[in-house]
Amino acid sequence: MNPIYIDQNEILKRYKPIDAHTHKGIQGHALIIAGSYGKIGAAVLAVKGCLRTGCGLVTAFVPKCGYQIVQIAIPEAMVLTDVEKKHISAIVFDIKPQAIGIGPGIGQEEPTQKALHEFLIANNIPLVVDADALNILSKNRSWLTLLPSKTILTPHPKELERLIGEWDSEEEKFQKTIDFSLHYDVIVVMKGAPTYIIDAETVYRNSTGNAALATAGSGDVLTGIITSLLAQSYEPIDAAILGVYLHGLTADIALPETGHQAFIASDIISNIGKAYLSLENLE
Ligand SMILES: NC(=O)C1=CN([C@@H]2O[C@H](COP(=O)(O)OP(=O)(O)OC[C@H]3O[C@@H](n4cnc5c(N)ncnc54)[C@H](O)[C@@H]3O)[C@@H](O)[C@H]2O)[C@@H](O)CC1
Ligand SMILES: Nc1ncnc2c1ncn2[C@@H]1O[C@H](COP(=O)(O)OP(=O)(O)O)[C@@H](O)[C@H]1O
Ligand SMILES: [Mg+2]
Repeated sequence: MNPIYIDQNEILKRYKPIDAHTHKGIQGHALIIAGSYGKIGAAVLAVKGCLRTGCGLVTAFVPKCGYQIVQIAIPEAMVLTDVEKKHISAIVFDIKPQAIGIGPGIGQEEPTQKALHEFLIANNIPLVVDADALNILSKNRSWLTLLPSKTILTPHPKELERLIGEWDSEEEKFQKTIDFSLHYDVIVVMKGAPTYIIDAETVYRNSTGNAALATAGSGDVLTGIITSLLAQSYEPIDAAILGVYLHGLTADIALPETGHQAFIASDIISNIGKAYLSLENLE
């Protein structure tokens, strides 16, 4: 397998510093489709992660019950709502985002499954698929062929198992994930300690992050970070690699202040700036 180790050198090959003359209109517009009753926090975390990673504009698509929550929690974000109160049932929007992140906290209600199916049939915008959107795809495997080429999937180990089936060894887990990536032409971010990124037969091993990330919502933030980079015109593989690296780096930077236990997903968001700055200082 021989993974490519993602260290500072590999990141600096991929990282694109901000152009002094850029503006929000060309910094990318991301759409985050997330949340359901009781899990609007997942949408808030993904949207904040997306904004902090440098996207020019971010729109949230949430069920109606999320409208005020997102508007108040994140004045910088724009909000579109579903017709349903508590869950997503029809994904309709009149914007043209450069990337879409879908799944955190959406649940698996029948109408949400149908909405995901219809969305996938119509969509050709670069995509990040996480959490319940992955679980819905695991239950409806034929829909996997609807994913645009090089869609980024971000399963944690349980979600990965639902997608590819059980494995008996690490070797088998990697082989099955490689086969899955080849078959559906997707990039798989195998979240864990450490996280691996699989793009067809190429395997990358991330070098940042620690157990402080074992906290609710840290994956939701990662979805926002990767979607943001995708919207900013990074190639999907570079968005996945840089996103995972920055996400882990926030926890390494915060550790001396928070320790492992007190670190929460919002601390990822508040340390994205320092993570970026540490890259700038290396150049
Ligand atoms: N504040 C919020 O609104 C939050 C919403 N969340 C959303 O809640 C929904 C359910 O997500 P969950 O991931 O909790 O539920 P899942 O049922 O998908 O995953 C939980 C199961 O996976 C196992 N698992 C998770 N990480 C693992 C690891 N690293 N190694 C081995 N096993 C592991 C757990 O032991 C458990 O059995 C998702 O849509 C998610 O986005 C969560 O992100 C938590 C925070
Ligand atoms: N012990 C650990 N060491 C390093 N990273 C971890 C550890 N535990 C969790 N993570 C990271 O935290 C994130 C958890 O994602 P996920 O399980 O989807 O969380 P949630 O759904 O609650 O947002 C992943 O990026 C994973 O790699
Ligand atoms: Mg998750």
